[in-house]
Amino acid sequence: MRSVVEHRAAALTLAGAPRSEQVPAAAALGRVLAHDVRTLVDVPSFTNSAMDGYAVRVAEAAAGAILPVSADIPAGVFPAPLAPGTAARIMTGAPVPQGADAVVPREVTDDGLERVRVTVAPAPGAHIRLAGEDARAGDLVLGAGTVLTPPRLAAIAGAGHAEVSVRARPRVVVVSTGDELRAPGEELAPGQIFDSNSTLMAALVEQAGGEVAAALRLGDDPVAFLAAVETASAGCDLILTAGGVSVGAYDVVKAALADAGVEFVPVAMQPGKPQGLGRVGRVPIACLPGNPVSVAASFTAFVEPLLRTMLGLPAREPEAAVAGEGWVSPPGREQRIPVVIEPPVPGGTAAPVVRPATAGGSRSHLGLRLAVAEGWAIVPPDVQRVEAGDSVGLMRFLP
Ligand SMILES: Nc1nc2c(c(=O)[nH]1)N[C@H]1C(S)=C(S)[C@@H](COP(=O)(O)OP(=O)(O)OC[C@H]3O[C@@H](n4cnc5c(N)ncnc54)[C@H](O)[C@@H]3O)O[C@H]1N2
Ligand code: MOO
Repeated sequence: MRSVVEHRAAALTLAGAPRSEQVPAAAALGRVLAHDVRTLVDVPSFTNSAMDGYAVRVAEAAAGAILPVSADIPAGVFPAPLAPGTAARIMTGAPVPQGADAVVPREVTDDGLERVRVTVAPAPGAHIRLAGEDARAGDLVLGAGTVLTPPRLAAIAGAGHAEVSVRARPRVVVVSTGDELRAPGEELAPGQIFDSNSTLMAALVEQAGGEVAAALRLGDDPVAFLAAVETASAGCDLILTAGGVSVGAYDVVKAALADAGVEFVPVAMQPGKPQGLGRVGRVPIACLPGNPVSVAASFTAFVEPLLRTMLGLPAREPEAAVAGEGWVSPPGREQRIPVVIEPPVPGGTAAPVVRPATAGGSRSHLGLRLAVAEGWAIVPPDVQRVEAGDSVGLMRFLP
């Protein structure tokens, strides 16, 4: 059997170099920067007031000083130099006039319009925000490979960029297989089930930064399967299938692709043992086993790292966790068991404590119960029993 590490490495060899595209910065939430972003201007681009108040010369603004108000400076205008011996009424964000070296907040004045009385003398530089204090024109704001969050998008906008170059999202065709599948909302005949894997795969793809180019629900006819997959995958970056890869008489994915150069191998993982990898034409394909928990586990182990590689991102690594109770693990296979994660207790371990989300281990068909889980505990192949207090790996579900 192939190890999880070996199968992941095989999956990553399918990734081509990341592509990039230009998008409006406002539409780039969650995208990955393809190039460094530098600021086009000093930020702030001019020295300005941090308070509503009066721009003054410190030497002229002792406590009790009364100064004529020589100007009124709202935000958005550029003022004349401050006349000697005067104050200028100034608003937050407005440019500080040349000559002024402090701003006196209106709360420590008499708020006068013609002349103003200073009640507390300002320190030099008080309430003045200097040009370039945040960043200098040409400074690096964000590096290539950064995932764009709201504050980072705002930094790009603040640096003057309307558009940004991001890595293209891998276009993925997701394919559920099985004659027994019906779309949710349809009537079920005896022996039929609702197709949940299509929804699962599409959502996992989007969460990992990909884009669903097409979602197909196909039956167990290998010829029709291959024709539909070839048509839908033209111009795509990845095909993802679920089901039809084990040793059943009607395992359509295997029947259609095993002779076409796709490699079907048992992987030492539970759930998620039967796996396929290869290409249909030029398009990489990952064939996952059909049980819903197996789909989710296989996606995290193999497909998410592949999509991240296509996006030029490193794979996520598991964190250390502690088992809150004991459970059994299959011999010779890395276990990925859905777990709930307990909030840290004061005085407890620094590592998160995890417990199986479902009684009876990671039985791979319990797809609805997977919904209560928050992550995967990862148990190495040589461990057959996890005891309470043991260390385990934890791969959190993405939020
Ligand atoms: N004799 C053996 N039988 C099986 C073995 C084995 O080694 N020897 N391996 C088992 C393991 S482990 C797994 S995992 C499954 C994998 O089977 P397939 O990938 O061929 O998947 P299917 O048979 O098509 O389906 C499995 C299961 O999942 C349900 N399913 C399938 N698609 C969907 C969907 N879109 N939405 C919801 N549920 C779905 C399907 O009805 C089956 O119950 O093979 C074992 N058998
Ligand atoms: O490998 Mo299967 O995915 O155990 O259920």
